[in-house]
Amino acid sequence: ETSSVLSSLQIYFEPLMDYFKYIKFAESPTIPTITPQELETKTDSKTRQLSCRSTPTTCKKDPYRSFDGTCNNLENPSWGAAIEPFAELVNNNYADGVHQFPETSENEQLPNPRAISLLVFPSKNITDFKWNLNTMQWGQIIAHDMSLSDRTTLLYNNPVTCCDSEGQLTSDSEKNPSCVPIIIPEKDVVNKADGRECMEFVRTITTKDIGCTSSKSPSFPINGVTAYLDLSVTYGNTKKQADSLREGRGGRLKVNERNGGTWPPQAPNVLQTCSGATTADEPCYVAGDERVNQNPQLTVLQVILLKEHNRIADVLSDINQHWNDEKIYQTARRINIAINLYIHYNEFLPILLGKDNMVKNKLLYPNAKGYVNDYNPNVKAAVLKEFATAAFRYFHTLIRGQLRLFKENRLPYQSIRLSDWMNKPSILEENNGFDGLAIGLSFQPQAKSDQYFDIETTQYLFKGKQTLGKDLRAIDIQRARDHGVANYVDLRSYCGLSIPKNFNDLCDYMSIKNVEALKSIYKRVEDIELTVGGSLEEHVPGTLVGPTFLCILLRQFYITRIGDRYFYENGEDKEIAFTLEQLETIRKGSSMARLFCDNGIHIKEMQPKAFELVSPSNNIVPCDQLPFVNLNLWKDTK
Ligand code: HEM
Ligand SMILES: [Ca+2]
Repeated sequence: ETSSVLSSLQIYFEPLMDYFKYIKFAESPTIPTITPQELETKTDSKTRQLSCRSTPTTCKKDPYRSFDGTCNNLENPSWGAAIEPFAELVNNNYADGVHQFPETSENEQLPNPRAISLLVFPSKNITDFKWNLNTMQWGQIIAHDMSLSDRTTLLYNNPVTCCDSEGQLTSDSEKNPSCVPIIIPEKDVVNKADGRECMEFVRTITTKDIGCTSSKSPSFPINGVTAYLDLSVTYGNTKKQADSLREGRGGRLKVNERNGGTWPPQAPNVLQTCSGATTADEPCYVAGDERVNQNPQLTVLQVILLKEHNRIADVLSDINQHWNDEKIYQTARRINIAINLYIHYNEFLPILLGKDNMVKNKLLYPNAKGYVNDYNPNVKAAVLKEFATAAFRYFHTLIRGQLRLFKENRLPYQSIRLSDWMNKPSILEENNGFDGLAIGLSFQPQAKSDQYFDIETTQYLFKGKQTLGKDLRAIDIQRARDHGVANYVDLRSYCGLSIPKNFNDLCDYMSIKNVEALKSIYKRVEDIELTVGGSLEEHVPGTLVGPTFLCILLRQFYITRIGDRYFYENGEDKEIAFTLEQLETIRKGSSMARLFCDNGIHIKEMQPKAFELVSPSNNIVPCDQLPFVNLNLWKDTK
């Protein structure tokens, strides 16, 4: 009760607070507009030598995306592909290029990440007054589509010892014992702040850590998934994986009909795959991304994307009875990716980045009628370290620790703790959980974007049956160190923002309280880490981030777009392009709301703007009043 009174009070106070912030940023900061040249990559020697898979040196033109992302860029086949190094805006300046334990500019050990987390990222339950939890959740889908630097993904750079006979990356030490990784645990991180022992950090595996590289080779963190927004979370990151997810008939992906719903294939080894599972036969899924089971609301969206593919495939096979499995599958995949890209760039990203900033920087052409031919083959669509370890992880702030499940009439019927349901998707199949969680995504506010992180993520993450778990914020800080990410001041400099010479100079972007806190953590302003400094900035009006993260995010989503030859609005290559009519129906008919409507079990109503809370200007309507993509435009009359 108290919390609902408080959140209604908030509705009145928040706009007022935002107004004051606006005044604060009235004359600063201006983020220089992106220039394509700034992000063009002409040479790429690192990538070529690192690739483990047999990357073709010349590409044949394929109307469909490859699964591992190779040959999207015809000149540089490995650009944006899975199992390639992260890119960076600013080099970390490690003199030897093999620096392992990031230190301060004077070679002192950096402060304990857990202590930093406790001091500047405490928990405070303030909810957003406009955006719902689905905004947070869709963000995680995008994160997983673009980036995976999981320490359990063993990445090798030696083509002799690191690829099996089929050219697949081997992460199986039994198959290839010479590739056992050498994991160096971080030194003792006993939390000095409150005396409790906290998680043991394990460094991200880089090419330097694995037995099969020479000790002189520099350390590159490697991205396990395709950098393109190509629904690799649904289709997988290798051809082999993609094939294993297909039914082999009617262009469909494999599903399991069970407990009144449609689910992804069951994982073969439940107790191993789903660490939260208590029995070997409970639901636990396989999808294109290994993190599919990580939290129940993520799994809901994964199921929706899977069902969307099959929904499209079924219509296509109905209208084109002469098409074979492959043709239906690839066409459905292409449409599904286009619908998603439309939602990412038109519905979702404007919330985070501000529509004006996107338009000004050419990430978005809201009124485009025909094709947008902005593909630039000199831009490498890789994932930036600054994005994957710092800027995009800031949105861990949006996570809420308590989730409610709702009935179709929007009455709550169950409430769960996030940490009780990590890697345990069985809740989807019980008690109408799938619909209950899906409606919950659209009906509950997300946490406000701020420096406060829910205690479920900073104290209880992956706790399982234990009383305490891990601290995601501390992991975020540590992971950026593993990746050798440049410091906060250097990124401000790259971004053309003011360059603080001392702590007091930080006051132009941060509250005095936060500047004081930073002073107590770091000796010099140059020691401030990007993850920490960036998360404490006041937000740029109309966005959910501060100026430094905004600069990084805009650049990332710019290269992800213009470095993607298969981007759905591109019409240069007729073999790849949609027809103008098809493009138009994608633009008119794609929406998050429709994804819920078309792929829920009993969902019959939804608000049109499904990243926004229900309000008088965004009322719940029957699904059949929402625009849809007209799949009849894919009828093949030839
Ligand atoms: C319930 C929600 C979420 C949970 C429990 C969660 C948890 C995690 C965990 C455990 C990691 C791996 C940390 C590591 O070992 O380095 C991670 C990585 C990451 N998360 Fe989240 N996350 C959530 C939502 C989000 C959201 C909403 C976003 C962005 C909008 C996001 C962006 C990222 C990114 C970019 C990474 C790095 C991926 C990589 O390169 O490995 N996450 N998250
Ligand atoms: Ca991808």
